Amino acid sequence: MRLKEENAYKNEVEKENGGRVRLKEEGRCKGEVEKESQRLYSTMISGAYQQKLVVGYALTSKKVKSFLQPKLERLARTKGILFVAIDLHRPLSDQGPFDIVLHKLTGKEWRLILEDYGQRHPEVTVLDPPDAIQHVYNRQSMLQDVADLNLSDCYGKVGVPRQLVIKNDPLSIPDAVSRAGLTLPLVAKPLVVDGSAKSHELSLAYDQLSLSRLEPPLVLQEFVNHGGVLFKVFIVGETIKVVRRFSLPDVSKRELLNNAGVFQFPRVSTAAASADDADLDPGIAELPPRPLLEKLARELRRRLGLHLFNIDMIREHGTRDRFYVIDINYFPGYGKMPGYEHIFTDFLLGFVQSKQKRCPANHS
Ligand SMILES: O=P(O)(O)O[C@H]1[C@H](O)[C@@H](OP(=O)(O)O)[C@H](OP(=O)(O)O)[C@@H](OP(=O)(O)O)[C@H]1O
Ligand SMILES: Nc1ncnc2c1ncn2[C@@H]1O[C@H](COP(=O)(O)OP(=O)(O)O)[C@@H](O)[C@H]1O
Ligand SMILES: [Mg+2]
Ligand SMILES: [Mg+2]
Repeated sequence: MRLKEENAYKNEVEKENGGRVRLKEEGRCKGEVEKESQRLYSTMISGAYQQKLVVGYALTSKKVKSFLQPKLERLARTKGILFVAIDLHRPLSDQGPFDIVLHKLTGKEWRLILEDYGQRHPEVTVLDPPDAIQHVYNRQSMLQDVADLNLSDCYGKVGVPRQLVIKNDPLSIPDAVSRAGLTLPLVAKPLVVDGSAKSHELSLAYDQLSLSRLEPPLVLQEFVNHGGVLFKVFIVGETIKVVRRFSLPDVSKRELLNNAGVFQFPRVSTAAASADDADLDPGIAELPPRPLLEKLARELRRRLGLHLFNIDMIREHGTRDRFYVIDINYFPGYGKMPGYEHIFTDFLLGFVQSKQKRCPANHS
């Protein structure tokens, strides 16, 4: 072979060999990349990928439907949060391990289970402590902290309507009401909220005598005219979101004079559509001032020892800054809170960060 031909041949061979080597390398990489993505995919599917938080939940089926919407579960999965249903027929300690337990079930048995679990597993965050929840299941104690707080600043004043608790003997009610100096009309509310429809059967009493027809135990609360609009203040940890809902219309003096009796009313605040888009009088629709809500929420979070609750708040009609809290609900209907999936997932992730701060060694 002549030199020229020899060199050309060598080049050809090198080119071909180099190509083969490259192809071989590319082949290996491609295979490896495929294998790696397969591994990542399966770990993602199995939920092990980036999983930061396992949240066990014990909620009624109604609550699961309203709260655990696909958009929440989907977003949570991408952020490494996995929701796992707690099996009430098996010991809680055999399940999990959980980082957080989210719950809203009534009954003494569940409370005892949770208290025991909380003591045995101090590493698990129970949202929220059963005794703190119990406190807001009673319509007398739920508003006590608002009354004690007696919030009043340049943004407004927040109080609770005057109220009276009747434990028994309906015949004593008219007398008790006049002794307490309560002004009619009165809202009668079952004393204990236990998730049942009955505990939300409220009535409006126009005259004193008819009050003896009510069934104690109950709370009698002065009705405050508020222009038919209520503010639902949702609290998720440090986040606050306010929405407007339609409420009971005002009761005029004339109406009060011309009416007698006790009238049951439906669950207005949940039944009615949101009042956010309605064409309302601005003096009625204006949301309570943000700084006032922040102060109120911060104080109540601390005093009640709760992270997840809502406040039903009204503005006295004809005033700009006189507010009343009429109801506090544990773990309310967050599903209707705009952007709740983002707020909730961020809130849950906050517990990972605070755990990491407390025990950095476990998370390095
Ligand atoms: O007491 P009020 O002021 O009516 O507040 C209710 C209760 O928190 C309900 O929860 P529960 O039935 O567990 O007591 C809740 O229902 P969900 O079960 O749907 O969350 C309602 O949510 P909305 O229906 O979304 O308003 C919420 O508005
Ligand atoms: N003191 C009050 N003054 C005016 N309206 C009230 C008062 N208390 C309750 N209401 C009306 O009744 C509705 C239900 O009362 P609430 O205390 O919130 O009970 P529930 O726990 O069943 O929601 C409120 O959303 C509001 O429309
Ligand atoms: Mg309410
Ligand atoms: Mg309520």
